[in-house]
Amino acid sequence: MRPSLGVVVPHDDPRQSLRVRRFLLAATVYTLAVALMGFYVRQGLLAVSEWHFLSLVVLTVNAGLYALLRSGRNERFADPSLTGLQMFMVCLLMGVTMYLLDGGRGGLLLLFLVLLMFGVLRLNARQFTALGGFALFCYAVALGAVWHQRPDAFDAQVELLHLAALSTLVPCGGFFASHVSQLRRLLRDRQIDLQRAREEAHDLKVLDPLTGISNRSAIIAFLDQECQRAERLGQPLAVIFMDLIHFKRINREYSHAIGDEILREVARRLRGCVRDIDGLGRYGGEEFLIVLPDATEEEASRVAEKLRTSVESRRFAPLPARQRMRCVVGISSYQSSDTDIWQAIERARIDTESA
Ligand SMILES: Nc1nc2c(ncn2[C@@H]2O[C@H](COP(=O)(O)OP(=O)(O)OP(=O)(O)O)[C@@H](O)[C@H]2O)c(=O)[nH]1
Repeated sequence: MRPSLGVVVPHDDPRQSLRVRRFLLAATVYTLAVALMGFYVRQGLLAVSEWHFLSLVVLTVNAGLYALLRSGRNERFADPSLTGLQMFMVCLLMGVTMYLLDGGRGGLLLLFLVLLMFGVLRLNARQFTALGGFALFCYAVALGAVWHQRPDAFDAQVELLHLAALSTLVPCGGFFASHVSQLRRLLRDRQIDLQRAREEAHDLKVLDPLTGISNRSAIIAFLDQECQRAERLGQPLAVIFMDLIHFKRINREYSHAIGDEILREVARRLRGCVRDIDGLGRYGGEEFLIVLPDATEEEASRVAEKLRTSVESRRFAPLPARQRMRCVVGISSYQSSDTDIWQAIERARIDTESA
């Protein structure tokens, strides 16, 4: 059986998955570095026992980082991607390796730059500069130690050139890190804007702009979905139709703007009378449709009475105290013999005419 990558990389959390993938990429560079050190051994620039020691340290560090990532303990760190920690370990390891080598440090330095590039992608300019400073420090300490303890393994001219080159590259890396972190911020802001725009587009599609409750197509879609559920689970489903009476007169006598205000207040009051699982929508101009899942006709008549009272018994602020709103409510329940949802709506509407 072929081993699946899913065992190595988690798939249940996309962020953890990305972190582990990034870690595996860095681990590959580490493996290449260890292989390259084998070449140094062949060239007589590194002792076999030192190579074994370095390989063991690399393996232990990477196993520890992988265990942190896979156990989820990395989430407890301020930077759960562990980039800073990984780069810190790289600097230390590089310092030790440079110290142990008897020459040819320039080759490993190139590989080290590849690992620094991970920092460019993940760190901001300040963090990268701190890291670069630490790398320079480790490198300089290693060179100083070689110069002091094994002067025969130290070519001052070449080593100083390498140190100067690394010192020049660190600020350049800091510049790129700053640029990349700005791009990351920009991308994150764009993502937030996009998400907001998506939510607004969704609201525009399903909400009535005046009252903020479901619009006609959304409440019908809700009814359709609830009919199917009721059918499947053998549960009752009730529909209430509400029509405000003489609304045309309200508009005419008090203005269209006040009519709008009344519609908004009616929607607010109706919302306060129904459960979270119920559907409430504006069916037409001054008509509302309420869908009550898992409710019998008897329960629906109690709710309908509550809805009617909420509209008729309290005055509406923009209207004079003597002017009360009136409404009619009709009830129906979904029957399995109904060929479509419109039959239930129609029965509730006809019921308003007999009210
Ligand atoms: N202010 C306002 N009025 C609206 C809106 N939508 C529809 N209307 C008005 O609602 C009124 C509905 O008229 P009708 O269907 O005759 O209803 P009614 O006057 O209540 O008559 P009955 O229902 O028969 O009592 C019309 O005057 C529409 O202009 C709206 O969004 N805002």
